Amino acid sequence: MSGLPDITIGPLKRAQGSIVLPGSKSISNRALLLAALSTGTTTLKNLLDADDTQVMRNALRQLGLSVTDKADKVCVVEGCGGKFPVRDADLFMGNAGTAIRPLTAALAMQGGQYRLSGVARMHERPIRDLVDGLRQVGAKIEYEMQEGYPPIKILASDIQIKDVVKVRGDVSSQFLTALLMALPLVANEPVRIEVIGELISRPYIDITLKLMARFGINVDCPDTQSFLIPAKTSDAVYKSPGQLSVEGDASSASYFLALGAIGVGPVRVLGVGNNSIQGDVAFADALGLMGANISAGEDWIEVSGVKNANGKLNGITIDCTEIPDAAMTLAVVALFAEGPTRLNNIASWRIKETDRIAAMAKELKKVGAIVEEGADYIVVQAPASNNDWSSPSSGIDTYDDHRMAMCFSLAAFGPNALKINDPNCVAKTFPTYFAEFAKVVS
Ligand SMILES: O=C(O)C1=C[C@@H](OP(=O)(O)O)[C@@H](O)[C@H](O)C1
Ligand SMILES: C=C(OP(=O)(O)O)C(=O)O
Repeated sequence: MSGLPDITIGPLKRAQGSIVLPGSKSISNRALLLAALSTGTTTLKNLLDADDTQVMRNALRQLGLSVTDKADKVCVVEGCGGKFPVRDADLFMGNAGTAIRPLTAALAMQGGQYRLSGVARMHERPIRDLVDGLRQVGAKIEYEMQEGYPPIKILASDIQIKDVVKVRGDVSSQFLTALLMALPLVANEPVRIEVIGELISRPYIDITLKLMARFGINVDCPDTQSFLIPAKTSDAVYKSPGQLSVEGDASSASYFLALGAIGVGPVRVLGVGNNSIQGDVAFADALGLMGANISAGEDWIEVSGVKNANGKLNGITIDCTEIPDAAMTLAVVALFAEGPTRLNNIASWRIKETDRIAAMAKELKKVGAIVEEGADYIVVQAPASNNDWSSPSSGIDTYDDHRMAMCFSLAAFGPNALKINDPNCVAKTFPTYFAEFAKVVS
């Protein structure tokens, strides 16, 4: 992930302009997998071109699928009707949770032999709850190194569908997403997935259900913990919708919306708006609570300045379980707010690209913020005055976490220039981030 030099930004005063967002990572990877599993050809438009979606594309190609990148972010996938042509493969998943978890489940339904591994950090990100769910229907999965973590080996096995499959929902919603997409392939009878405990990151489940519906499978949710998968009526479970346009990425939008709030604005993001299926659009509401002016249309959102009488944003206390990714942006916006900002229910930050609570706390302190962290929360208080801001000569570390790099670009609106180390980690979801950022700031 290294290669690009560290960058120094700012101090910046103004943000103004508009940005066309790259495609949503969450929608892109779900659409690629569902297109691969369906019958027919799917033309995916505005597909995200980034590390996370490249590992998914490469894995599908290794599995024998035809996945063809065309000009203008169009990708054409020839579906395999549910059975991957290749029955034995060793797949590298980088650090893409949206690739390894759903693919593991789809591969466990195949009756072939597969190995899935990733970068070192991926081998510290849990997968046990998903493996436990898959074992309930007879999948044979072994851990190669540490119990509960990739790399994993899937062995050929007979899948025996059960009427209820249980999965924990409080570590990552991606385990439920993975089961939801894979179990229809083998559902000779209806299956109920029962979520044990709290279901975090719930809006991502809604993305999963909406995309499955586009590919012909409708899942009922009679209550918050139950998901009813219909019995399959033929071997061709998923059917290509022909074309599918990927919305702009709402998490990527958060950095630019934040710029509108801290840099006078207006800044407009194009590609997500009132019609979005992504939960992270609620980030704009959080900025509104902090005092920013928000307006939106079907597929755009705009933020300009602050409506508070003192011209400053105000700190807020907010439950972030539904916006785990965009919540990181709030932690840095807090540097420009009066009063503390408390982000609650963010325990999952600790098991993502890095321990994001620890990393965020450490780097915010480097610029002079007062920070308190707990197992599942963070409180950020801005430096009291310009003199209390600091500019660490060693720079802000990014921990190979794209969101750390993107979030901390906003801190260049403080009184000092800011060095960001290893900025190239943005390639995970937004390779052109710093070029787009430069277009709207001065
Ligand atoms: O399903 C998805 O597309 C995602 C779910 C979320 O993860 P968790 O469910 O692990 O919180 C989110 O953080 C991740 O970036 C994408
Ligand atoms: C948590 C994230 O990624 P992943 O899909 O790898 O879980 C993220 O993009 O913030």
